Amino acid sequence: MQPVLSIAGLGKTYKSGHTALSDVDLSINKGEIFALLGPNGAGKTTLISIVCGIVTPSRGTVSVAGHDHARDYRAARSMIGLVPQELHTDAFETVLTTVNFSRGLFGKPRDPAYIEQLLKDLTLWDKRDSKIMELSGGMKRRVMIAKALSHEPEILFLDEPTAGVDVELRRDMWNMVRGLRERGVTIILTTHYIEEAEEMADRVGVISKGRLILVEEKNALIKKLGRKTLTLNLAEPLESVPEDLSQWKLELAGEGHELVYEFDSHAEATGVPSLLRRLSDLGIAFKDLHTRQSSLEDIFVGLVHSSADEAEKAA
Ligand SMILES: Nc1ncnc2c1ncn2[C@@H]1O[C@H](COP(=O)(O)OP(=O)(O)OP(=O)(O)O)[C@@H](O)[C@H]1O
Repeated sequence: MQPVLSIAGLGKTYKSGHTALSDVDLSINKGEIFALLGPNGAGKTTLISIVCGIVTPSRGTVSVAGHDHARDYRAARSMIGLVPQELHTDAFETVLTTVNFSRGLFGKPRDPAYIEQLLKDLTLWDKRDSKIMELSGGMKRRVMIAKALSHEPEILFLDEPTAGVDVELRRDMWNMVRGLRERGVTIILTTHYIEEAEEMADRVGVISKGRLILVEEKNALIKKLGRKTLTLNLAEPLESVPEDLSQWKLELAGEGHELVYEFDSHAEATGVPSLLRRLSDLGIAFKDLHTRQSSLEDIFVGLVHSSADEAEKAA
């Protein structure tokens, strides 16, 4: 299948001399939800801004459904909708005028039925004649989404879509994103909320210091890098992990009251049964035990840290 978005060798060095993006290669398939994760300043907005034509790249190419971004900019851009991080729109205009105007900017003929449905889907129809400045922050955000979708784009970029929004709007956004995907729209979102990526994304990309350090199917990533921990609540606290237990990767926590064993849940032998037997032989009793699968968040934090360490070593 031909990717709907292809990015090759993309780089950006700002006039200040700061390199915000280096050697980014990325292919996005039609109809997928792709989550771009990264800490503050990693380069997520720069990447999105280049694809949306707001920032000029210093190096590399972008192609949208076969349209080269540089040579065939209008065609490429008309296939993209962007919901930016910051809310900026004409405060004095009404919702309906603003959204119709956005559609017109892309040279699309008026389509009142489409716009009506769009505003209804975003619970904005009742507010269609309100001025933007009269709306709440959450409603303004919905208007930004309506504007981004007004010209029926094939790819929708959502830059931090749920930063600072309430639970209800976040849930509505997630439903809307799923609905769009069902209609074949490709969604690329950046987020600080790993939970959001975990809930929504088909694939995840991790960006750190301007480099795309990983792109992977979300489920495969959790499976591959996911570790499990077994925590035993000890009947009596230990001062240190006994020598006799050195063959297991163990740590003490909770001031010696918890013995924590980290293991690979996909390994043939997890080491759990033998550890429990050994503890019993040594007379180390426990009151309770529980296991925990590492989340996308643990994986993400680990990845970003190790990439930062490597960058420091290379420097
Ligand atoms: N116009 C600019 N001129 C100079 N440096 C810039 C400019 N815009 C962004 N940067 C720098 O480039 C780096 C990447 O910024 P970017 O906004 O792309 O990161 P981000 O991953 O989107 O961060 P956040 O999650 O905080 O939005 C940062 O160090 C930022 O300070």
